[in-house]
Amino acid sequence: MDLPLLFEKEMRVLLQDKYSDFIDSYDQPRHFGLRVNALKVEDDFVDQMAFELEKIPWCNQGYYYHEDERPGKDAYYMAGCYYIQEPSAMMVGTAVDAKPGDKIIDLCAAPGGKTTHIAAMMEHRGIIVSNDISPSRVRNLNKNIQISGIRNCIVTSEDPANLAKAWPGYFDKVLVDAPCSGEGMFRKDPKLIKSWEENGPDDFVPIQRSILASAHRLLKNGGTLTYSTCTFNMKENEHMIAEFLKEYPQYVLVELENILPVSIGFPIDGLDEQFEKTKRLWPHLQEGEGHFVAKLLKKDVDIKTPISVFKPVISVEAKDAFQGFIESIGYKPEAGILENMHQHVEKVFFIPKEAPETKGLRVFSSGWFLGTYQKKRFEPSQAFASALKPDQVKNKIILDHEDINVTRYLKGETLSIDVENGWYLVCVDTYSLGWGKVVNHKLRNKIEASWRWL
Ligand SMILES: C[S@@+](CC[C@H](N)C(=O)[O-])C[C@H]1O[C@@H](n2cnc3c(N)ncnc32)[C@H](O)[C@@H]1O
Repeated sequence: MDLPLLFEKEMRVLLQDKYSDFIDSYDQPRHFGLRVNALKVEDDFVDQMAFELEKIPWCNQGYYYHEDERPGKDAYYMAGCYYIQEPSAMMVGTAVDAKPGDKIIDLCAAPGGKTTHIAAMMEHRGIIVSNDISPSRVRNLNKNIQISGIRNCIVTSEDPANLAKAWPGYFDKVLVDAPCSGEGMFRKDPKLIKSWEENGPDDFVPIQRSILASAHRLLKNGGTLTYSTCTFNMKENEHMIAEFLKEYPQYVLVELENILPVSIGFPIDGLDEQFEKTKRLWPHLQEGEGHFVAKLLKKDVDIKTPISVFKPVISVEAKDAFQGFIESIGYKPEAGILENMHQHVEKVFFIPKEAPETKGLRVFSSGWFLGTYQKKRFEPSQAFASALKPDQVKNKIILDHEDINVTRYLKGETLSIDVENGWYLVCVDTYSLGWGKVVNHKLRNKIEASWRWL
């Protein structure tokens, strides 16, 4: 692989006698990974997969697969049973260590690898805000959140500084998976070499510094801030964290006991022991690309601004129409759903009770998008279907994974089905795929048009 001479020179200085092992790794094949989604599947799901999987050490739900396999072309992928993710990137979600009920913000989230990992640990409880400054990247982020069947996510496209103004001290956990020079991903995506030559580490340092300052404002006292990059140089990693610790002495690095076995960060003068708590993954030492992660605990008492919670409002007509729909399919909503429904123009959502007020912010989606209320009728959304389990619904059509009708459904075709008229949740085995409406034994395909297979 043709690497920039300046990059090679800097890596030689950084790695010294380990440099030749490092550079030889660029002639080795890269590794491929997928992470099973606990919101949709049970632990034994991997036994159902048609190809071999091998555990990734630093992520309980992570598996390597062989590069000849095509898991992205499988119906289980469309059912959100797993997310395809570079193996090293899974270390970050493990570091965040989300718990049900947490309030979490992922500031640089697109296309959603870490958000979907974190949300799976939250089991639909608490709130996760998933933000990315780029509106075009947020579109794909939202799709990945919906496919994964997540109900408790607010998707925004904002400068983190605006979020910090709106929600100071609100979050238990903040993740900054920072935009970076991407040195760790050259083997996975050689196009990044050209971007590195155009925008190197020095271009990213001020952006990272500014996002970290917002992260500090968003985090509550006693909360944790996780910072990660997919680059090797120390400016964007250890030096960035050392500078942050100097600016905000109320933080300490915390040990990441749940991430083993990986490498540790480089020492920093006067802070050596602390930096043993930061973690690195190297392509010549671990089976994955380059990554860095640091987790910091905020110890002091500072901002105490009360944050208003979101107050959902829905018209009686829209709510009645929704209730009529769920009765027709035999779905009994979990506690709290009917009490926290919200209508925005024709769109109907469930908003988790922990959700903060979002007025004045660029919000792409809030909570669980259930469907639309138009012309006195409720029409269910793809996101509603994705976050349901078949055993929660009476009206369902279960197709075997090998049934040709699965492919036909995913292509948007009409199927012949011998059931009564009405709406049905269409499933592959025990995983929901989307909606269909049966009229005279024909299933009108309601899978989201942009998700269809070509
Ligand atoms: C490393 S990628 C994030 C990957 C993502 N966390 C995942 O796991 O799929 C960095 C992201 O930061 C976004 N970004 C760049 N500048 C930003 C800023 N100032 N604030 C927030 N996000 C930013 C980019 O659009 C990009 O999507």
